[in-house]
Amino acid sequence: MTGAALRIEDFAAGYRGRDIVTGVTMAPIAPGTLLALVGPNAAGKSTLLKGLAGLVRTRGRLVLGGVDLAAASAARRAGLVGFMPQALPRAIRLTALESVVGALKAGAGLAPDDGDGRAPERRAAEALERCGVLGVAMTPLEALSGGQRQLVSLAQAVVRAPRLLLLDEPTSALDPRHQNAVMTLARDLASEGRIVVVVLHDLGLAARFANRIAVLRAGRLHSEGPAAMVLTPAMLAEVYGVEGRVERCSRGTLQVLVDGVATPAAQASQNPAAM
Ligand SMILES: Nc1ncnc2c1ncn2[C@@H]1O[C@H](COP(=O)(O)OP(=O)(O)OP(=O)(O)O)[C@@H](O)[C@H]1O
Repeated sequence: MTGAALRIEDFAAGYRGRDIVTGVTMAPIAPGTLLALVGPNAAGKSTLLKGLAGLVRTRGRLVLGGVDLAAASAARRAGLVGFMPQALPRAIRLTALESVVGALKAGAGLAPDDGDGRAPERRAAEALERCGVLGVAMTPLEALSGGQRQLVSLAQAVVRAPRLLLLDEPTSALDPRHQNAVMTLARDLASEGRIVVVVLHDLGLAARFANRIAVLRAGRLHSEGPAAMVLTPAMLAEVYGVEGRVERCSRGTLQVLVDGVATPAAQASQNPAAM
């Protein structure tokens, strides 16, 4: 499966001549992986995700299963990569179903499973059902709640069954049950052989669902690996500036508990390079 992996090497992404994220190199990401991208506000998570989606200026190597995404046309990329933005614009005069059909048609003929004979409306309805919002299929987007809009946005990203799925804070507007449902769906989509990269602020959700966690700090990759390796009190102090504990709950999953703001001395001792 390594041939189908996503390779990110010395990757940079930014806006109008200014790099926000630089020098990101990760171990190859195999199909089946759910990677959580975490880090403080303004660390560059969304910018990195947009760079992976080809939506902002990038430099460096970005290869998916032998396809050089960095050099691929927008049309080729659209067939391979699905992107769910942080916020879906409200003022779109479409129903939820129409918006997902629109997302499907925008990539028509590009996705590997296109032309399977099913009508676009049926595929869109299936995507809405998978995301738990089939019930609002005929509702205009502007009449949906924030959480419902987020789930419709997720349906727009998954409807073409892309090999690489990039989700920017897909749980930020959701209650705990729906957070759980979306993360379970993300994990299922990964287990079907896709690569799913999810930006999250909730480190507990990342620990529960992701196979790997990548931590971004000030536009650089701070650390990357399995939750038990990455989520440590030292990382919490260095990256987030908080004093915290990482404990295993009775069900075996990791819990991140924040006790307060780290003292400057505690932060500095964790991060001599910053002195
Ligand atoms: N369109 C843009 N043009 C110029 N700079 C931008 C643009 N979008 C974001 N930035 C800057 O890039 C930096 C990183 O922003 P980004 O949204 O990638 O961070 P983030 O880690 O996703 O943050 P958050 O957790 O707050 O959503 C910020 O300093 C931000 O001001």
